[in-house]
Amino acid sequence: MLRWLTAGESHGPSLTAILEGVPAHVALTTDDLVDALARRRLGYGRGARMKFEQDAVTLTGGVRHGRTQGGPVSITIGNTEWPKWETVMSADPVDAEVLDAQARNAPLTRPRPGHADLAGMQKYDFDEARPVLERASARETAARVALGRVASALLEQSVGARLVSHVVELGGVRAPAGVVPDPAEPGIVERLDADPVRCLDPDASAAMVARVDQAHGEGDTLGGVVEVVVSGLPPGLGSHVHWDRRLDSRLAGALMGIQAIKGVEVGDGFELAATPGSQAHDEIVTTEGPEGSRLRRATGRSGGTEGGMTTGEWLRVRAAMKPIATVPRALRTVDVASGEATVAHHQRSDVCAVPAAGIVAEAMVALVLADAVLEKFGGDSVGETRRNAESYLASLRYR
Ligand SMILES: Cc1cc2nc3c(=O)[nH]c(=O)nc-3n(C[C@H](O)[C@H](O)[C@H](O)COP(=O)(O)O)c2cc1C
Ligand SMILES: C=C(O[C@@H]1CC(C(=O)O)=C[C@@H](OP(=O)(O)O)[C@H]1O)C(=O)O
Repeated sequence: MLRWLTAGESHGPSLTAILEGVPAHVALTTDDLVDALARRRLGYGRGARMKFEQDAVTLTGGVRHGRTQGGPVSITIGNTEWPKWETVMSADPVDAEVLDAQARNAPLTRPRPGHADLAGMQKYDFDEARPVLERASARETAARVALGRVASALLEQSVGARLVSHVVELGGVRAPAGVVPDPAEPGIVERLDADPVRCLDPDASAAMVARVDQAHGEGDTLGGVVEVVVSGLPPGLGSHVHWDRRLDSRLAGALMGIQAIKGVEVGDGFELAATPGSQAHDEIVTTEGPEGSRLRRATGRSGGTEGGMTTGEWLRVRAAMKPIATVPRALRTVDVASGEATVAHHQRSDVCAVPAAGIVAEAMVALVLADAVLEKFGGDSVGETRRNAESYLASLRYR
């Protein structure tokens, strides 16, 4: 079983991430984490902060000489902007006069609609939004992406699974239906990452970029939809026997746990609801190939799960992100200090973070799948996990 936790604030000294339950001998280096974190900073429409702030990654536990050791993997992601925030975000008490002299410490009493500000202030009894937004901020997703990179290494080295994500919709501009990247295609990740909005279709990508420019010009923000595709999974991860063991349920929970994600679809999801059964399901056929005859699916509408279990076909899940809450053309709110009607606080913000959300979604899917792989195959070393998976596949009654 895998367990994971993150800690740290948006403008704190660092984020901390821990992944417990990783078998020994998973090959992993600091560079792998650096590369994964760099991918999360990509994407047309992100704000100034992505340019000047750096993720300073350190592997602080669980890995020695490029291999996991079986203990919890711990990672810190230092924030290079910390010196500017040292006083405002100090863990220890600071004199009131020193704090008052800091413009950054001005109380945020005009909560933003769409962000955690007001509900968080009410729930945790704060008179301003700083203590809420610091943890609600999606800066925390850097920690998840680092953990997801450990999980994707485990997946690839145990069962040979590979993941990729892409943007299928941004600000209402949709990529053509049915254009799905092959996660195992050499260079596919680099090709997608090289696109300004991580979209496979060049025309849709250009229209998405134009949409971001338009929203920027209008002082507005955008959301969109990302899709994660996984190849190489064995059939039978997850289970039909109980609601909380269904893989769909675990994937949906993990994706909905990303800031600003408001909907999840497995496969063709909501579209299947409007499709007759004769055209909605993936028919079972026998195919002949180099490995002999195999039971395969003629289509991939289900997204690679049935009955809460993987079918062995590509897994395909989507997550819908609402528009960024900090709208430059600020929305109406109430100043909680005065009770007066006003507009929400705004300093800077992303116009759109959908491409980055795709990288975070990949990480969350990797963590859920790595957990499901360990649940099914166990193993204290990744070699043991791999042998157990191979033995299961070799002994499948129907293959
Ligand atoms: C990668 C990423 C970047 C984000 N950047 C911003 C941002 O710059 N400004 C903002 O107001 N919200 C941003 N958000 C969204 C907020 O974190 C989100 O609105 C907030 O958590 C409330 O969403 P919820 O209602 O789903 O919890 C971002 C989300 C993600 C996933
Ligand atoms: C720092 C990151 O994203 C931040 C997520 C975020 C939010 O409200 O979620 C708001 C912005 O920060 P700020 O309000 O300080 O400009 C983003 O830059 C990051 O992804 O590393």
